[in-house]
Amino acid sequence: MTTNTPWDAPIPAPDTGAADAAWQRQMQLTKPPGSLGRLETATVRLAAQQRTSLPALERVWITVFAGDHGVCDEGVSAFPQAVTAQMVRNFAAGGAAVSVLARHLGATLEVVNAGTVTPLPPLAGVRDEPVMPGTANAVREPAMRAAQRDQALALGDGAAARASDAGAQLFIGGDMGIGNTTSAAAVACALLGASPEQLVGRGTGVDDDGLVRKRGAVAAALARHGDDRAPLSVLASLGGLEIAALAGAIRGAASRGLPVLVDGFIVSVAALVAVRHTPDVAAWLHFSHRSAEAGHDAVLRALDAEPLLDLGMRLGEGSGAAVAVPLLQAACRLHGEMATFESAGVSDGG
Ligand SMILES: O=C(O)c1ccc[n+]([C@@H]2O[C@H](COP(=O)([O-])O)[C@@H](O)[C@H]2O)c1
Ligand SMILES: Cc1cc2nc[nH]c2cc1C
Repeated sequence: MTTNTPWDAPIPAPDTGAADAAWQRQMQLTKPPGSLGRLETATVRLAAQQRTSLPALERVWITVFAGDHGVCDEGVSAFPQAVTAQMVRNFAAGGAAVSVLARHLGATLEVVNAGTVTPLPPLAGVRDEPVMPGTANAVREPAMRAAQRDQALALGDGAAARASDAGAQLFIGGDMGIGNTTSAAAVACALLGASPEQLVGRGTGVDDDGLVRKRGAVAAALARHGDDRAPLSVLASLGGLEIAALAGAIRGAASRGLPVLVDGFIVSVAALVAVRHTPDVAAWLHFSHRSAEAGHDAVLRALDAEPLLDLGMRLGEGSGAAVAVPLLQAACRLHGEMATFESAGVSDGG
């Protein structure tokens, strides 16, 4: 029996007519063609995605997904697992980095608890929708059952639906999950056929012994998982609840014609899952920054992505994406408000 899940929704193609019109405009603005570099290409892609020759980024939506990871039992993080739920409270109280950045941008920020070990009290701005109290330890058993993975994917799709219904012009997904650089590295190794040495980094800052334990945990989880590279199998076996929700949100945004600004290592791995499953999702993605996490570069290369920024950030929460929003806003303002050669009486090069 086949069921129609949000994960099966078709992905629209961006509007090439709007892209052509935006390129025409770029060529008429008072600057040498191409001189605004990737600000130009990003604007033209946004034009195609927003189906207008004059794209705008006034309404930005951020959803941070939180989840705990059974693989923390292997001693893979510099911080205790309880920090995941504690940080959800911090998001709600407005004290986390992404809380500050969302205020700075005037962006909508919502937090979705996809499953923490510590239960949460009702908190303003937090949707408490735990699929399970953290994943199982992927070294010993699949992190999620298929039904739990599908529930997490649907959580993400729901966030994309709310963003789209609210008229958002850009979707940012963020992650919070102690241990999730181990899970994300395992997913990326399985999808890319890479080794733990290539993709496991220090996350929150594990020492050399911690790095050895982390690589060992990823190697053991990969050995248990076997050769199955199907993205949704890999996601259930090795991923995290917030990683699955992010994959669902990214695909859900693309299916609704809503562009996505991808954050760091964990969100990029979720994007890789979505793109490996549905290649057309790639047309809806922008990449914000290159994280300092060791495996991010390889994941970006696999996605053929050149991020806007390289600031040595490795925080997660969607913070790197939020930091990149003003650049894209500036790109849209330049595109919309610069004079043309004709209107300003400036001679063009032709
Ligand atoms: O997004 C990134 O590139 C990134 C890189 C390193 C760490 N993080 C964040 O740190 C947490 C995971 O680190 P760890 O060491 O517990 O696996 C999790 O909450 C992530 O949001 C995030
Ligand atoms: C304090 C803290 C904040 C975070 N935000 C995202 N990941 C995090 C990990 C830690 C440890």
